Amino acid sequence: MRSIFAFTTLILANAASAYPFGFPDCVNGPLSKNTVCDITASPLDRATALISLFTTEEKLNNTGSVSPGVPRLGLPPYQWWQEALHGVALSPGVNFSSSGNYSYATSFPQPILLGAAFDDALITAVATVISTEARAFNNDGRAGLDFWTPNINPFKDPRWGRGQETPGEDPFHLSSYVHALIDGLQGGYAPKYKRIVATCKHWAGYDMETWNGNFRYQWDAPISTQDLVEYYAPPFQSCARDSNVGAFMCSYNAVNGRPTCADPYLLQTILREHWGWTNEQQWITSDCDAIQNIYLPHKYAATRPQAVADALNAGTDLNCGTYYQTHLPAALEQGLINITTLDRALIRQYSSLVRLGYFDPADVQPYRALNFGNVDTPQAQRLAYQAAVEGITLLKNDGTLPLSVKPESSIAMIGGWANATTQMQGNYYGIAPYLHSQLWAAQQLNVTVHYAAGDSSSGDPTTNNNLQVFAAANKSDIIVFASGIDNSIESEDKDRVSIAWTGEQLDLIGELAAYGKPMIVLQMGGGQMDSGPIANNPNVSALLWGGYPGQDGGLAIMDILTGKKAPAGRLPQTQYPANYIAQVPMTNMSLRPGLNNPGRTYKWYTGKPTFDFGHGLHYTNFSASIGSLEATTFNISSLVAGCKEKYMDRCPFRSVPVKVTNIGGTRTSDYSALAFLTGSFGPKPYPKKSLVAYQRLFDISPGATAMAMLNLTLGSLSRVDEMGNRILYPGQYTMMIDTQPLAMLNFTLVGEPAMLDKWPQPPPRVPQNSTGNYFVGGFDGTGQSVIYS
Ligand SMILES: O=[N+]([O-])c1ccc(O[C@@H]2O[C@@H](CO)[C@H](O)[C@H]2O)cc1
Repeated sequence: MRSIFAFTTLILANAASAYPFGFPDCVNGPLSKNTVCDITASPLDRATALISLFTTEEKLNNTGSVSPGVPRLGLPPYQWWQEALHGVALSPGVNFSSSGNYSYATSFPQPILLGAAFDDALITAVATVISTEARAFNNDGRAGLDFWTPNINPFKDPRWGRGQETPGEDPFHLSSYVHALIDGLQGGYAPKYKRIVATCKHWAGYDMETWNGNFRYQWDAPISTQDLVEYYAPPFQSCARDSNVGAFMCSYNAVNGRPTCADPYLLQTILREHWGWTNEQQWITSDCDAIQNIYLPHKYAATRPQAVADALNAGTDLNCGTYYQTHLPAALEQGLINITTLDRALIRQYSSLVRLGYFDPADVQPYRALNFGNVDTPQAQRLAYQAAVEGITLLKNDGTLPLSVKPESSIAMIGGWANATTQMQGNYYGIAPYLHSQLWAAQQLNVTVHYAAGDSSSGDPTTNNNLQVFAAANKSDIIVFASGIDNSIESEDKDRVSIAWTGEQLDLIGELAAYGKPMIVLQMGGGQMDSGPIANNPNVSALLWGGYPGQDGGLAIMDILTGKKAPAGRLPQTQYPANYIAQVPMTNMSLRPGLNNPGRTYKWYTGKPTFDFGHGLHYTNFSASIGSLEATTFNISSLVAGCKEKYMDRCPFRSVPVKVTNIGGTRTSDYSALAFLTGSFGPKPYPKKSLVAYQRLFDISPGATAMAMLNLTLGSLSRVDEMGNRILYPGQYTMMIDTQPLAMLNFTLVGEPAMLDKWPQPPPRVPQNSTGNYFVGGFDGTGQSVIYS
């Protein structure tokens, strides 16, 4: 468990002593007369002037994540690798102090729980705190200015160990979420000074650690153009085209035969050209040692110099690791790269630092005054708590919740998650100021608490190992069982081999439920587990999904259980029945149902989910009504003629008002209005439905009404054909509010199909070369599973 962090802590210690962060001296240093220090010049001119001073050797030296800078020029070393997935995080470039100031940073819930809030404003607020704290760390020389976050690969397969790092499975949701996130991380679309540089990773098609002899380092993901455009690419399009993110990371895996870091189609044709991600301040880093993988195990390049040349020429500007620094000299000597390409990469990196104010005097820029007083402020603490409250999702409730607790009440807090500490953070975590567990929160109530962790790994739950559990349950009138999964089961390098609760866990839940007392199960962890057996047990009163809820997650959970807060989170991923994973190999990248594939995500899954994407109960009931449009039939040619955007999918269709009323009696509650589109239009098969808009409404009191404005674009009405073209089709459309529709709106599009986005066609698939018989269950371009060797 947490092996990556043993590594990062090691690097961190080295990096911190070898490369403390400093700023170039633009007042007295050797660079002071160079254009790089001229704040009136453009970032491109400034970076170009800087790089023109580098010798070839200095250029080659500064291509890795640990860049030595150029001492003779007074250019300090720089560590490019910082992480901040849900708060400033332990990573090579982040140096937490061992005590006192800078010994902690706010630790928010994992993205999978943030995603469940369906609240983009919350995401911007969280990201703004993260970038503020990152700046404070930077000002103290404890972090760089670029962070390798977010992980925005769609969480397609429930087994994926890193799905917890993402906001979920739906491409529209991810695109909207990541736009809000980058807004907060970077400080808007094109601020004069970026707050920090964010890095959208891992482009593209990365969603497997290790499965059945396949590893992320050698996996060649077979992805059809249709699936790429419709599913794998949209969050990255949102990063690049719509949010102007400062950096991208290419992934370990190959796509259709090409390791992504060596693929000019993905990096140049799509990312830079088609999405217009072309300004000089944007760079692409490789995943860590991914360039080495181009040589081995991908065997895409025949030599190491060829591997680095393939990557640099394709547009990978920076190498996480030392492979560029080691092998680019030979590539240059052999004429595989030229100095112009090397300069391009360096100019991109350093102009990005210019945009961060790295070369500018402190008094002209907004973030240099931030200090530890801006870290984990009371406001940030409240936000961490609020974020957990908003995401926590109620899956079942027989009416027992909210609990009514009185001084004479006694609660049994049971299970391996009841007294959680760092478990609450998931992976890519920082050092939290505190970690309030569910047990801690229960102990703050004016009730008696009986705690027993128990041991759900011991087979028969009635063995001695669980005597304390039964004693606690006996003595209490309420039982809370907190369990599920954690990073020992799902993590980087570890995909799950089961999505069921273990027999031991289910047996123990059964024993505890048999007491006939109010019995609440907390399903903790990132990936969904099949909670069907728990939901179907009539003696289990309630089931709540808590994700990895961060520093105040225990309090958020207990406040929901006791009714101080009302739940309104929604599942950001489908909860499949346990046998789903036997029906589809992880290596099957197709979304649509086919051979060995019952379909993926709520859009295409043909079976019956245990809980649907978007499921989430409240302590009250809501009704909804959709305002009528001015017409029920729309002509495609008029819609398109009225569209003046360069990217036509962004053109508005209509803003649809939705009136939501709390009809449930006594409880004030938030409500996330989710709008799905269904109907018969575009290529077959049709998806069951697609999320096209959402908005969270706050604090709707009983009897009160709130209004959501759901903005539909032409893009959200469109479908993608087999060539990847995004097209507006004639047909019958139905917009539905919520998973069990509370309201529906029908309309029709008539006329000829209209092209919204013509997709550049990929080069032909490259045959497999990789070492080993890894390619079990691939895709041959027609949807058939094949075995490559
Ligand atoms: O060598 N290691 O110890 C090591 C540790 C972490 C690691 O993960 C990669 O590094 C992260 C960089 O942001 C990417 O998200 C992830 O895929 C890759 C390599």
